[in-house]
Amino acid sequence: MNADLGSPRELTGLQRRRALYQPELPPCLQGTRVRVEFGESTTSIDPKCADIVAQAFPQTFGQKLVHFLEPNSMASDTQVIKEHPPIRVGVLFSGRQSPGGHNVIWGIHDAMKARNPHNVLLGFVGGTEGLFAKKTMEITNDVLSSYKNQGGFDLLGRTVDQIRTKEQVNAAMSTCCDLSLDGLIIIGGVTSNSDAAQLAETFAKHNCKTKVIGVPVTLSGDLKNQFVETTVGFDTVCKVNSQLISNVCLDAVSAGKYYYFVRLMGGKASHVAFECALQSHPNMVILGEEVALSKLTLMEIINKICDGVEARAAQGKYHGVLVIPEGLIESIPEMYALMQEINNLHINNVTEDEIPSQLSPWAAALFKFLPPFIRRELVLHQESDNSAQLSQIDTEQLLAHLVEEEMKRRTKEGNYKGRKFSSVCHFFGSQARGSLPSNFDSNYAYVLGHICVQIVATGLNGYMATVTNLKDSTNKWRCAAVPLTAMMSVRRHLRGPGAVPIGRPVIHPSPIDLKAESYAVLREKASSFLLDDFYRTPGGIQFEGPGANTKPITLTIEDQDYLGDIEILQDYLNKVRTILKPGCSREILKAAISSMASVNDVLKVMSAPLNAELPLYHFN
Ligand SMILES: O=P(O)(O)OC[C@H]1O[C@](O)(CO)[C@@H](O)[C@@H]1O
Repeated sequence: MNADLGSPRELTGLQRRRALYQPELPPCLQGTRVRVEFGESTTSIDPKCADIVAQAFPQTFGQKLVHFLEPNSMASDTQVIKEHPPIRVGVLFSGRQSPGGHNVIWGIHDAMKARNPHNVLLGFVGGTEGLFAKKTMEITNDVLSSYKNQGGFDLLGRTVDQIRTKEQVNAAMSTCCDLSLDGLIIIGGVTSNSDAAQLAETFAKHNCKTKVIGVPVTLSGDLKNQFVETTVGFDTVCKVNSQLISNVCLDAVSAGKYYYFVRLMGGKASHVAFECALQSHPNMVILGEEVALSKLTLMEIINKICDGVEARAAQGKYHGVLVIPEGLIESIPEMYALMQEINNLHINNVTEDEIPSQLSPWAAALFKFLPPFIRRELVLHQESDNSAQLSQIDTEQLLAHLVEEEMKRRTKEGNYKGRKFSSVCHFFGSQARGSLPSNFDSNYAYVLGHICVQIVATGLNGYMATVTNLKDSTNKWRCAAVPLTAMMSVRRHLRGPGAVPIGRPVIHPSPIDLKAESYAVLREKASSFLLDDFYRTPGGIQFEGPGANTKPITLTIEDQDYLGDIEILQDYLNKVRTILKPGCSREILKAAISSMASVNDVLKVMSAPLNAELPLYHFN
């Protein structure tokens, strides 16, 4: 465990200024009293799994939805919280580092102290291991001062994201009993919140008084469903990565000699890659969900990329930017099957060294075909949810390597006559995870922290703190508590009526909706992205000024601003291309010069935050 955890940090000027930023609260959380409204009883997110979830969670299944409202709201079946006896709460980071995590703890702290200054908030040092070993530090305003609105999880740190085995659950329960905790708040993604649900069930069964609460915090943005609009950290991570991608795009077009292959985080779902593509317009983006749906093989993907390289070469372009999610490799059918075999061997305790010799003949043949660096990475030990360590598999390098081979083959066979293909690879992973959180993530996390305290105070067990209506300003946000079991389901074996549910109920990551309008926009623009170098520069995160309060674009994609933005840029490119054709007439040149007056405006659009007010354009 890192000895520096929780130490005061020396802050830079920007960090100090950020530490002064006071997140906004919706009206229902601004006072010390909150009205609690109980809604409908819940079932499973997948009604066909309701019985299985109910069986697995007899104590916590079917609980009601709960909304937190201003005390003066008129609502039926309500209970006003009037008294605030002192409470003790424990909190831990269980999921991966995600910008905004510290603000959840800050929100919990402020809400607890506002209710009763004698309330005690304990942080578990070192995540789950700190929980099992009862290693705590008291969270005070002093401790928090250099962590407010700051990136990282280093106030408390984290270890393995798992509270699942009998020993782990028992250790967690004895810690909560020994510390006499009223609430245990677990900050994390799908895996951590699934474990939180199990813990809540076990605590209820053993009459442990501690209420277990989950908070949706994961940069991957895949904990998304009818109750959860987005997760803390996703907005920041997409903004930081989009800036990095757009920098790389401008570098590529400036030198005109490299293809950049960029891999982004996001294992089971490609939300980060999708969002960043919408924000930065790279030449190509390949999402795991579309590959899985169309069952594209590795070589089909390589051929598609090579066709793109050829089409660009035909226009004299020898540079480009390709974006992929880290989960792409697992979406390719034959790679998935190979990785499943490797996973099963791990589960049967076969060592990394022995795995290659234990593969079935077809898997061994595929394994042998892959370059040695990928072979080494594929057999690495598994994640806590028994999946492959996707962040360690250099899929972008695999693609770049195979594209280079294919381009050489096409050249040799005389099908490609352009210049030699050259690539540069990047994995943008932890660079974004440790970023200063955007205002959106700072506010969202802080509000969720406040909601957690309302949940504990209401005595709810096995709930997740949620906020909806995030598209709107903070004063219109709706605060709620949703039973974790309502988000759980069981994966099915086969499609159609014969489908057999398998495995235990968990909260599953939700994939990109390939029927959504945002995806249609991306695909509609694909050929323009590929050929027109239609790059977009969102710039760094804005903390103050007009761009500071932009929301995650996936939440506002229906908003015409973004679609209009794309149209304006395309229109601009077309005009410039038409006007400035070599050998054009004097009149056309004059028209071009006058239309250049608007170029600055266009450049402003290209670097404007997505929801900033855009000027109108007129081309002569
Ligand atoms: O830094 P680590 O431990 O390799 O974690 C990486 C994983 O965490 C995530 O960032 C979030 O779950 C994944 O996208 C990634 O595979």
